[in-house]
Amino acid sequence: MTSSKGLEGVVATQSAISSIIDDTLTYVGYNIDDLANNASFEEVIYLLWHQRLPKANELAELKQQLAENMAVPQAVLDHFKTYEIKNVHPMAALRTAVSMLGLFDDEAEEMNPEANYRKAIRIQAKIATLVTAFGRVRAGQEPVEPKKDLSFAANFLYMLSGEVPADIEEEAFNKALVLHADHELNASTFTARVAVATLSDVYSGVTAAIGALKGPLHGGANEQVMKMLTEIDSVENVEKVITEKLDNKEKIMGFGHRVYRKGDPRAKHLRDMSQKLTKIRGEEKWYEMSIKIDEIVTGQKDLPPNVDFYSASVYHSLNIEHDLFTPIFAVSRTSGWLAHILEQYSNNRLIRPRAEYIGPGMQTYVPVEKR
Ligand SMILES: CC(=O)SCCNC(=O)CCNC(=O)[C@H](O)C(C)(C)COP(=O)(O)OP(=O)(O)OC[C@H]1O[C@@H](n2cnc3c(N)ncnc32)[C@H](O)[C@@H]1OP(=O)(O)O
Ligand SMILES: O=C([O-])CC(=O)C(=O)O
Repeated sequence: MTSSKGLEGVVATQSAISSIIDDTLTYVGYNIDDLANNASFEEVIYLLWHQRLPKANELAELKQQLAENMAVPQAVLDHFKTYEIKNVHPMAALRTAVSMLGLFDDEAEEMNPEANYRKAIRIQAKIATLVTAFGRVRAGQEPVEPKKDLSFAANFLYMLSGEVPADIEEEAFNKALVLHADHELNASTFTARVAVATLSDVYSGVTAAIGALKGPLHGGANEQVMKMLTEIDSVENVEKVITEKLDNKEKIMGFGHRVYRKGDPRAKHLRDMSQKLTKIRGEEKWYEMSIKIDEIVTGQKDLPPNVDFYSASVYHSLNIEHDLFTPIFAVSRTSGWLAHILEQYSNNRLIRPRAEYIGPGMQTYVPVEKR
Protein backbone atom coordinates (compact mmCIF):
# COMPACT_ATOMS: atom_id res chain seq x y z
CA MET A 1 0.00 0.00 0.00
CA THR A 2 1.31 3.48 -0.84
CA SER A 3 -0.24 6.71 0.38
CA SER A 4 -0.62 10.15 -1.18
CA LYS A 5 0.36 12.85 1.32
CA GLY A 6 -2.66 15.07 1.93
CA LEU A 7 -4.62 12.76 -0.42
CA GLU A 8 -3.30 14.83 -3.34
CA GLY A 9 -4.75 13.60 -6.63
CA VAL A 10 -6.99 11.03 -4.95
CA VAL A 11 -10.53 10.90 -6.38
CA ALA A 12 -12.56 10.03 -3.29
CA THR A 13 -16.15 10.27 -4.49
CA GLN A 14 -18.45 11.14 -7.39
CA SER A 15 -20.48 14.32 -7.16
CA ALA A 16 -22.93 16.21 -9.38
CA ILE A 17 -22.61 19.49 -7.46
CA SER A 18 -19.51 21.39 -8.55
CA SER A 19 -16.47 20.70 -10.67
CA ILE A 20 -12.98 22.09 -11.22
CA ILE A 21 -11.69 21.04 -14.63
CA ASP A 22 -8.70 22.76 -16.26
CA ASP A 23 -8.92 25.63 -13.75
CA THR A 24 -12.59 26.26 -14.60
CA LEU A 25 -15.06 26.14 -11.71
CA THR A 26 -18.69 25.28 -12.34
CA TYR A 27 -21.68 24.76 -10.06
CA VAL A 28 -23.90 22.10 -11.67
CA GLY A 29 -22.43 23.01 -15.05
CA TYR A 30 -22.81 26.81 -14.70
CA ASN A 31 -19.53 28.71 -14.99
CA ILE A 32 -18.71 30.57 -11.79
CA ASP A 33 -18.15 33.79 -13.79
CA ASP A 34 -21.71 33.65 -15.08
CA LEU A 35 -23.09 33.02 -11.60
CA ALA A 36 -20.93 35.67 -9.92
CA ASN A 37 -22.10 38.28 -12.42
CA ASN A 38 -25.77 37.37 -12.46
CA ALA A 39 -27.05 35.12 -9.67
CA SER A 40 -28.37 35.84 -6.21
CA PHE A 41 -27.03 33.72 -3.37
CA GLU A 42 -30.53 32.30 -2.87
CA GLU A 43 -30.57 31.07 -6.49
CA VAL A 44 -27.20 29.42 -5.92
CA ILE A 45 -28.46 27.69 -2.77
CA TYR A 46 -31.34 26.28 -4.78
CA LEU A 47 -29.02 25.28 -7.62
CA LEU A 48 -26.69 23.39 -5.28
CA TRP A 49 -29.52 21.64 -3.42
CA HIS A 50 -31.66 20.73 -6.44
CA GLN A 51 -29.05 20.60 -9.23
CA ARG A 52 -31.06 23.06 -11.31
CA LEU A 53 -31.86 26.78 -11.22
CA PRO A 54 -35.19 27.66 -9.59
CA LYS A 55 -38.22 28.98 -11.43
CA ALA A 56 -39.54 32.31 -10.10
CA ASN A 57 -42.11 30.70 -7.76
CA GLU A 58 -39.55 28.20 -6.44
CA LEU A 59 -37.10 30.99 -5.71
CA ALA A 60 -39.78 33.02 -3.95
CA GLU A 61 -40.67 29.97 -1.85
CA LEU A 62 -37.05 29.35 -0.84
CA LYS A 63 -36.61 33.02 0.09
CA GLN A 64 -39.71 32.85 2.24
CA GLN A 65 -38.58 29.63 3.91
CA LEU A 66 -35.18 31.17 4.69
CA ALA A 67 -36.76 34.35 6.06
CA GLU A 68 -39.16 32.35 8.25
CA ASN A 69 -36.36 30.26 9.72
CA MET A 70 -33.82 32.93 10.63
CA ALA A 71 -34.81 33.21 14.29
CA VAL A 72 -32.48 31.37 16.68
CA PRO A 73 -33.49 29.89 20.06
CA GLN A 74 -32.85 32.43 22.83
CA ALA A 75 -30.77 29.89 24.76
CA VAL A 76 -28.30 29.69 21.85
CA LEU A 77 -27.99 33.50 21.74
CA ASP A 78 -27.66 33.65 25.52
CA HIS A 79 -24.84 31.14 25.48
CA PHE A 80 -22.69 33.73 23.63
CA LYS A 81 -22.71 35.78 26.85
CA THR A 82 -21.38 32.98 29.01
CA TYR A 83 -17.78 32.65 27.81
CA GLU A 84 -15.20 33.08 30.53
CA ILE A 85 -12.38 34.02 28.20
CA LYS A 86 -12.69 37.26 26.26
CA ASN A 87 -10.96 36.33 23.02
CA VAL A 88 -13.15 33.38 21.97
CA HIS A 89 -12.73 33.08 18.22
CA PRO A 90 -16.05 33.52 16.36
CA MET A 91 -15.39 30.27 14.47
CA ALA A 92 -15.13 28.41 17.79
CA ALA A 93 -18.35 30.08 18.96
CA LEU A 94 -20.05 29.20 15.67
CA ARG A 95 -18.89 25.57 15.84
CA THR A 96 -20.53 25.26 19.26
CA ALA A 97 -23.62 27.28 18.34
CA VAL A 98 -24.44 25.16 15.27
CA SER A 99 -24.06 22.01 17.32
CA MET A 100 -26.31 23.57 19.95
CA LEU A 101 -28.98 24.38 17.34
CA GLY A 102 -29.39 20.63 16.90
CA LEU A 103 -30.47 20.37 20.53
CA PHE A 104 -33.48 22.57 19.75
CA ASP A 105 -34.51 20.78 16.55
CA ASP A 106 -37.23 18.17 17.04
CA GLU A 107 -36.21 16.58 13.76
CA ALA A 108 -32.46 16.43 14.48
CA GLU A 109 -32.41 12.63 14.48
CA GLU A 110 -34.95 12.14 11.64
CA MET A 111 -33.05 10.61 8.74
CA ASN A 112 -35.48 10.82 5.80
CA PRO A 113 -34.79 13.11 2.79
CA GLU A 114 -37.71 15.47 3.53
CA ALA A 115 -36.63 16.03 7.14
CA ASN A 116 -33.01 16.46 6.09
CA TYR A 117 -34.04 19.08 3.52
CA ARG A 118 -36.06 20.96 6.16
CA LYS A 119 -33.01 20.92 8.44
CA ALA A 120 -30.88 22.25 5.59
CA ILE A 121 -33.18 25.27 5.27
CA ARG A 122 -33.14 25.86 9.03
CA ILE A 123 -29.35 25.65 9.29
CA GLN A 124 -28.75 27.86 6.24
CA ALA A 125 -31.16 30.50 7.57
CA LYS A 126 -29.95 30.44 11.16
CA ILE A 127 -26.22 30.47 10.51
CA ALA A 128 -26.45 34.08 9.27
CA THR A 129 -28.24 35.04 12.48
CA LEU A 130 -25.65 33.24 14.61
CA VAL A 131 -22.65 35.00 13.06
CA THR A 132 -24.19 38.47 13.16
CA ALA A 133 -25.59 38.00 16.66
CA PHE A 134 -22.22 36.84 17.97
CA GLY A 135 -20.56 39.92 16.45
CA ARG A 136 -23.04 42.17 18.24
CA VAL A 137 -23.40 40.34 21.56
CA ARG A 138 -19.66 40.36 22.21
CA ALA A 139 -19.68 44.12 21.61
CA GLY A 140 -22.43 44.52 24.22
CA GLN A 141 -25.13 45.16 21.58
CA GLU A 142 -28.47 43.42 21.12
CA PRO A 143 -28.94 41.17 18.05
CA VAL A 144 -30.90 42.80 15.21
CA GLU A 145 -33.98 40.99 13.86
CA PRO A 146 -33.83 40.27 10.11
CA LYS A 147 -36.06 42.19 7.68
CA LYS A 148 -38.24 39.84 5.65
CA ASP A 149 -38.06 41.97 2.49
CA LEU A 150 -34.24 41.99 2.26
CA SER A 151 -32.10 39.55 0.31
CA PHE A 152 -29.93 37.06 2.21
CA ALA A 153 -26.85 39.20 1.49
CA ALA A 154 -28.48 42.48 2.54
CA ASN A 155 -30.00 40.90 5.62
CA PHE A 156 -26.63 39.66 6.80
CA LEU A 157 -25.10 43.13 6.58
CA TYR A 158 -28.22 44.64 8.16
CA MET A 159 -28.22 42.21 11.08
CA LEU A 160 -24.53 42.89 11.65
CA SER A 161 -24.55 46.69 11.55
CA GLY A 162 -28.20 47.59 12.13
CA GLU A 163 -28.20 49.57 8.87
CA VAL A 164 -29.65 48.56 5.51
CA PRO A 165 -26.61 48.35 3.17
CA ALA A 166 -26.10 50.47 0.06
CA ASP A 167 -26.70 48.71 -3.28
CA ILE A 168 -22.98 48.36 -4.01
CA GLU A 169 -22.41 46.79 -0.57
CA GLU A 170 -25.22 44.30 -1.13
CA GLU A 171 -23.86 43.52 -4.60
CA ALA A 172 -20.34 42.92 -3.27
CA PHE A 173 -21.51 40.75 -0.42
CA ASN A 174 -23.87 38.73 -2.61
CA LYS A 175 -21.01 38.13 -5.05
CA ALA A 176 -18.77 36.96 -2.21
CA LEU A 177 -21.48 34.56 -1.00
CA VAL A 178 -21.95 33.17 -4.52
CA LEU A 179 -18.21 32.72 -5.02
CA HIS A 180 -17.65 30.89 -1.73
CA ALA A 181 -20.71 28.62 -1.88
CA ASP A 182 -19.16 25.38 -3.08
CA HIS A 183 -15.84 24.00 -4.21
CA GLU A 184 -15.85 20.31 -5.03
CA LEU A 185 -14.12 18.16 -2.41
CA ASN A 186 -12.31 20.84 -0.39
CA ALA A 187 -11.21 19.92 3.14
CA SER A 188 -14.32 21.08 5.00
CA THR A 189 -16.74 19.54 2.51
CA PHE A 190 -14.84 16.26 2.65
CA THR A 191 -15.05 16.47 6.45
CA ALA A 192 -18.83 16.96 6.28
CA ARG A 193 -19.20 13.98 3.96
CA VAL A 194 -17.03 11.75 6.16
CA ALA A 195 -19.09 12.68 9.24
CA VAL A 196 -22.48 11.99 7.68
CA ALA A 197 -21.32 8.88 5.82
CA THR A 198 -21.45 7.15 9.22
CA LEU A 199 -25.17 8.07 9.08
CA SER A 200 -24.64 10.70 11.74
CA ASP A 201 -27.02 13.67 11.56
CA VAL A 202 -26.89 16.89 9.50
CA TYR A 203 -25.83 19.03 12.50
CA SER A 204 -22.83 16.73 13.05
CA GLY A 205 -21.81 17.19 9.41
CA VAL A 206 -21.99 20.99 9.47
CA THR A 207 -20.33 21.24 12.89
CA ALA A 208 -17.44 19.06 11.74
CA ALA A 209 -17.10 21.11 8.56
CA ILE A 210 -16.90 24.38 10.52
CA GLY A 211 -14.01 22.90 12.49
CA ALA A 212 -12.18 22.05 9.28
CA LEU A 213 -12.84 25.42 7.64
CA LYS A 214 -11.45 27.30 10.65
CA GLY A 215 -7.78 26.51 9.97
CA PRO A 216 -5.52 29.04 8.20
CA LEU A 217 -4.64 26.63 5.38
CA HIS A 218 -8.34 26.66 4.42
CA GLY A 219 -11.04 29.23 5.26
CA GLY A 220 -9.03 30.81 8.07
CA ALA A 221 -6.66 32.29 5.47
CA ASN A 222 -8.89 35.33 4.78
CA GLU A 223 -8.45 36.64 8.34
CA GLN A 224 -4.70 36.03 8.11
CA VAL A 225 -4.54 38.00 4.84
CA MET A 226 -6.03 41.04 6.58
CA LYS A 227 -3.61 40.57 9.48
CA MET A 228 -0.74 40.64 6.99
CA LEU A 229 -2.11 43.73 5.20
CA THR A 230 -2.56 45.51 8.53
CA GLU A 231 0.99 44.67 9.58
CA ILE A 232 2.46 45.83 6.26
CA ASP A 233 0.29 48.96 6.43
CA SER A 234 1.60 50.80 3.34
CA VAL A 235 2.36 50.14 -0.31
CA GLU A 236 5.97 51.24 0.31
CA ASN A 237 6.51 48.42 2.84
CA VAL A 238 5.15 45.64 0.64
CA GLU A 239 8.27 44.71 -1.30
CA LYS A 240 10.55 44.43 1.74
CA VAL A 241 8.12 42.44 3.90
CA ILE A 242 6.98 40.03 1.18
CA THR A 243 10.48 39.40 -0.15
CA GLU A 244 11.65 38.66 3.40
CA LYS A 245 8.76 36.26 3.97
CA LEU A 246 9.47 34.45 0.71
CA ASP A 247 13.21 34.28 1.48
CA ASN A 248 12.36 32.79 4.90
CA LYS A 249 10.11 30.24 3.17
CA GLU A 250 7.06 31.60 5.01
CA LYS A 251 3.71 30.98 3.39
CA ILE A 252 1.94 34.06 2.09
CA MET A 253 -1.69 33.73 3.12
CA GLY A 254 -4.23 33.85 0.30
CA PHE A 255 -1.85 32.36 -2.29
CA GLY A 256 -1.49 28.89 -3.71
CA HIS A 257 -4.01 26.13 -4.17
CA ARG A 258 -4.04 22.36 -4.19
CA VAL A 259 -6.10 22.10 -7.38
CA TYR A 260 -5.69 25.32 -9.41
CA ARG A 261 -2.43 25.74 -11.23
CA LYS A 262 -3.01 28.78 -13.44
CA GLY A 263 -5.12 30.59 -10.88
CA ASP A 264 -8.36 30.64 -8.92
CA PRO A 265 -11.15 31.98 -11.18
CA ARG A 266 -12.94 33.47 -8.17
CA ALA A 267 -10.13 35.84 -7.26
CA LYS A 268 -10.64 38.31 -10.13
CA HIS A 269 -14.24 39.03 -9.10
CA LEU A 270 -13.15 39.85 -5.58
CA ARG A 271 -10.20 41.87 -6.88
CA ASP A 272 -12.57 44.05 -8.92
CA MET A 273 -14.89 44.46 -5.94
CA SER A 274 -11.93 45.34 -3.73
CA GLN A 275 -10.93 48.08 -6.18
CA LYS A 276 -14.46 49.54 -6.24
CA LEU A 277 -15.13 49.39 -2.51
CA THR A 278 -11.75 50.66 -1.33
CA LYS A 279 -12.17 53.63 -3.69
CA ILE A 280 -15.64 54.40 -2.32
CA ARG A 281 -14.23 54.20 1.23
CA GLY A 282 -11.27 56.41 0.32
CA GLU A 283 -8.97 53.61 1.50
CA GLU A 284 -7.37 52.57 -1.77
CA LYS A 285 -4.23 51.51 0.04
CA TRP A 286 -5.68 48.07 0.88
CA TYR A 287 -6.32 47.38 -2.79
CA GLU A 288 -3.01 48.84 -3.93
CA MET A 289 -1.08 46.82 -1.35
CA SER A 290 -2.95 43.68 -2.40
CA ILE A 291 -2.13 44.26 -6.06
CA LYS A 292 1.55 44.76 -5.24
CA ILE A 293 1.69 41.60 -3.11
CA ASP A 294 -0.05 39.72 -5.93
CA GLU A 295 2.55 40.96 -8.46
CA ILE A 296 5.45 39.88 -6.26
CA VAL A 297 4.15 36.47 -5.18
CA THR A 298 2.78 35.54 -8.59
CA GLY A 299 5.91 36.89 -10.30
CA GLN A 300 8.50 35.31 -8.02
CA LYS A 301 6.82 32.04 -7.02
CA ASP A 302 4.23 31.52 -9.75
CA LEU A 303 1.62 31.19 -7.00
CA PRO A 304 -1.57 33.04 -7.98
CA PRO A 305 -4.00 34.38 -5.36
CA ASN A 306 -6.87 32.18 -4.19
CA VAL A 307 -10.40 33.18 -3.17
CA ASP A 308 -9.23 34.24 0.30
CA PHE A 309 -6.81 36.94 -0.85
CA TYR A 310 -8.98 39.75 -2.22
CA SER A 311 -11.98 38.82 -0.08
CA ALA A 312 -10.05 40.27 2.88
CA SER A 313 -9.99 43.85 1.56
CA VAL A 314 -13.60 43.47 0.33
CA TYR A 315 -14.87 42.52 3.81
CA HIS A 316 -12.68 45.15 5.47
CA SER A 317 -14.22 47.77 3.16
CA LEU A 318 -17.66 46.60 4.27
CA ASN A 319 -16.63 47.55 7.83
CA ILE A 320 -16.63 43.94 8.98
CA GLU A 321 -14.42 42.94 11.90
CA HIS A 322 -11.51 40.83 10.72
CA ASP A 323 -12.21 37.74 12.81
CA LEU A 324 -15.69 37.52 11.25
CA PHE A 325 -14.23 36.94 7.77
CA THR A 326 -13.99 33.16 8.18
CA PRO A 327 -17.45 32.85 9.75
CA ILE A 328 -18.78 34.66 6.65
CA PHE A 329 -17.06 32.04 4.52
CA ALA A 330 -18.88 29.46 6.66
CA VAL A 331 -22.26 31.17 6.12
CA SER A 332 -21.79 30.83 2.37
CA ARG A 333 -20.12 27.39 2.34
CA THR A 334 -22.93 25.98 4.51
CA SER A 335 -24.95 25.88 1.27
CA GLY A 336 -22.30 23.66 -0.33
CA TRP A 337 -21.79 21.51 2.77
CA LEU A 338 -25.53 20.89 2.95
CA ALA A 339 -25.70 20.02 -0.76
CA HIS A 340 -22.90 17.49 -0.28
CA ILE A 341 -24.47 16.11 2.90
CA LEU A 342 -27.78 15.53 1.08
CA GLU A 343 -25.91 13.98 -1.85
CA GLN A 344 -23.93 11.72 0.49
CA TYR A 345 -27.10 10.47 2.21
CA SER A 346 -28.75 9.81 -1.15
CA ASN A 347 -26.07 7.33 -2.20
CA ASN A 348 -24.23 6.51 0.99
CA ARG A 349 -21.32 4.27 1.75
CA LEU A 350 -19.11 4.58 4.84
CA ILE A 351 -15.93 6.55 4.04
CA ARG A 352 -13.03 4.62 5.49
CA PRO A 353 -9.68 4.80 3.68
CA ARG A 354 -6.54 2.95 4.75
CA ALA A 355 -3.25 4.19 6.24
CA GLU A 356 0.16 2.99 5.12
CA TYR A 357 1.77 1.82 8.36
CA ILE A 358 5.28 3.26 8.95
CA GLY A 359 5.73 2.46 12.68
CA PRO A 360 7.93 -0.20 14.32
CA GLY A 361 7.63 -3.91 13.44
CA MET A 362 6.14 -6.50 15.81
CA GLN A 363 7.14 -5.90 19.44
CA THR A 364 6.66 -7.91 22.64
CA TYR A 365 4.81 -6.33 25.55
CA VAL A 366 7.06 -5.54 28.55
CA PRO A 367 5.36 -5.07 31.97
CA VAL A 368 5.62 -1.50 33.26
CA GLU A 369 8.03 -2.37 36.14
CA LYS A 370 10.50 -3.88 33.66
CA ARG A 371 10.60 -0.97 31.17
C1 LIG B 1 -10.52 28.56 0.44
C2 LIG B 1 -9.24 27.90 0.54
O1 LIG B 1 -9.10 27.01 1.31
S1 LIG B 1 -8.02 28.39 -0.51
C3 LIG B 1 -6.52 28.09 0.37
C4 LIG B 1 -6.39 29.02 1.53
N1 LIG B 1 -5.10 28.85 2.21
C5 LIG B 1 -4.08 29.71 2.05
O2 LIG B 1 -4.17 30.72 1.35
C6 LIG B 1 -2.84 29.42 2.85
C7 LIG B 1 -1.58 29.58 2.01
N2 LIG B 1 -1.49 28.56 1.01
C8 LIG B 1 -1.08 27.30 1.32
O3 LIG B 1 -0.70 26.99 2.45
C9 LIG B 1 -1.07 26.23 0.22
O4 LIG B 1 -0.89 26.82 -1.03
C10 LIG B 1 -2.37 25.40 0.24
C11 LIG B 1 -2.63 24.85 1.64
C12 LIG B 1 -3.56 26.24 -0.18
C13 LIG B 1 -2.23 24.25 -0.76
O5 LIG B 1 -1.29 23.43 -0.23
P1 LIG B 1 -0.57 22.18 -0.95
O6 LIG B 1 -1.24 21.81 -2.20
O7 LIG B 1 -0.44 21.15 0.09
O8 LIG B 1 0.83 22.78 -1.33
P2 LIG B 1 2.10 22.80 -0.39
O9 LIG B 1 1.80 23.46 0.91
O10 LIG B 1 2.67 21.42 -0.35
O11 LIG B 1 3.03 23.76 -1.24
C14 LIG B 1 3.78 23.36 -2.38
C15 LIG B 1 4.98 24.29 -2.48
O12 LIG B 1 4.53 25.63 -2.73
C16 LIG B 1 4.88 26.47 -1.64
N3 LIG B 1 3.72 27.29 -1.31
C17 LIG B 1 2.42 26.90 -1.38
N4 LIG B 1 1.65 27.91 -0.99
C18 LIG B 1 2.46 28.92 -0.68
C19 LIG B 1 2.22 30.22 -0.20
N5 LIG B 1 0.98 30.66 0.03
N6 LIG B 1 3.28 31.03 0.02
C20 LIG B 1 4.53 30.59 -0.22
N7 LIG B 1 4.80 29.36 -0.67
C21 LIG B 1 3.78 28.54 -0.88
C22 LIG B 1 5.20 25.54 -0.49
O13 LIG B 1 6.07 26.13 0.44
C23 LIG B 1 5.80 24.37 -1.20
O14 LIG B 1 7.12 24.70 -1.56
P3 LIG B 1 8.29 23.58 -1.56
O15 LIG B 1 7.85 22.57 -2.58
O16 LIG B 1 9.49 24.35 -1.92
O17 LIG B 1 8.31 23.02 -0.17
O1 LIG C 1 -10.84 23.61 -2.71
C1 LIG C 1 -10.01 23.82 -1.83
O2 LIG C 1 -9.08 23.07 -1.53
C2 LIG C 1 -10.06 25.09 -1.07
C3 LIG C 1 -10.92 26.12 -1.69
O3 LIG C 1 -10.54 26.86 -2.57
C4 LIG C 1 -12.30 26.24 -1.21
O4 LIG C 1 -12.72 25.46 -0.35
O5 LIG C 1 -13.02 27.14 -1.70
